Amino acid sequence: MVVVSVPAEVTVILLDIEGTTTPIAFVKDVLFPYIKENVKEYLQTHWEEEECQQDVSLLRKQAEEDAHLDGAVPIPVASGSDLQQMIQAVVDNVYWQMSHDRKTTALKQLQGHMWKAAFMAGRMKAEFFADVVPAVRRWREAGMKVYIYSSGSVEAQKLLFGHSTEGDILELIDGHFDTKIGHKVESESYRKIADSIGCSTNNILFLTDVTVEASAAEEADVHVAVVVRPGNAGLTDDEKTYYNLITSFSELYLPST
Ligand SMILES: CSCCC(=O)C(=O)COP(=O)(O)O
Ligand SMILES: [Mg+2]
Repeated sequence: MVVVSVPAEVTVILLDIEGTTTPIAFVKDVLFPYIKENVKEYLQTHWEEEECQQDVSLLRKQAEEDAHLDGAVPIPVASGSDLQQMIQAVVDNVYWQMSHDRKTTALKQLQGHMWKAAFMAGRMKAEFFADVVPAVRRWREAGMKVYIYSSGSVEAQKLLFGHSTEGDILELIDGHFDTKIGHKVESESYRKIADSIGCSTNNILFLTDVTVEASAAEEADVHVAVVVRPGNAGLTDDEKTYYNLITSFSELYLPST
């Protein structure tokens, strides 16, 4: 087993979800199909509710920003549009965004609200790789803080950690960040996260499967390790040479343990 030493200055471990704590297959084969199968009915049932209207407004704003993109689906303004046509436009927009695996705050907010009912009713349980929960417990016993930074909304993150095959493990997480703080491929986001936690960027170790995210974090002076899991996208030879790679959280060595 290759061991990656965690620098002594690290006091915070920041975790990505998809491809890092959780198999991409769970997201692609369980979470996303649920949205595609249920989005139309969800919009029809919840349309009049404030939360749903806020989600639609955010999606419409995103659609306006996306208007220049190939195949983008516009969402008409409420007045003067037939309700069923409007709902269909939102459905088409969601399908289009998902077909490109967009990580927009608007899409992620709606998805989080939709997953709520399924998780709360016990119809869906989040999966974590077997090494994740034991490692997080060890890190916390060693005095580390553990935070999440995912494109999935904070609300969705809490659903996953609160309703997992390992039970409710939400208490193991000190805090959550999503794209409201900034996108994961922008280094400024990592500076803002450090500010929000109240530490320096070099006190953070970020674990992710995506090298553009690792590169943005590193530019902000955050320590990074790239997580290689079954089903993740492959890495180039240069990326394999450049980054510290781990295939399990148990490969991280904390000097204090
Ligand atoms: C609460 S995460 C649900 C999965 C998801 O929607 C997503 O976009 C995960 O992205 P990540 O940044 O964790 O790779
Ligand atoms: Mg990821």
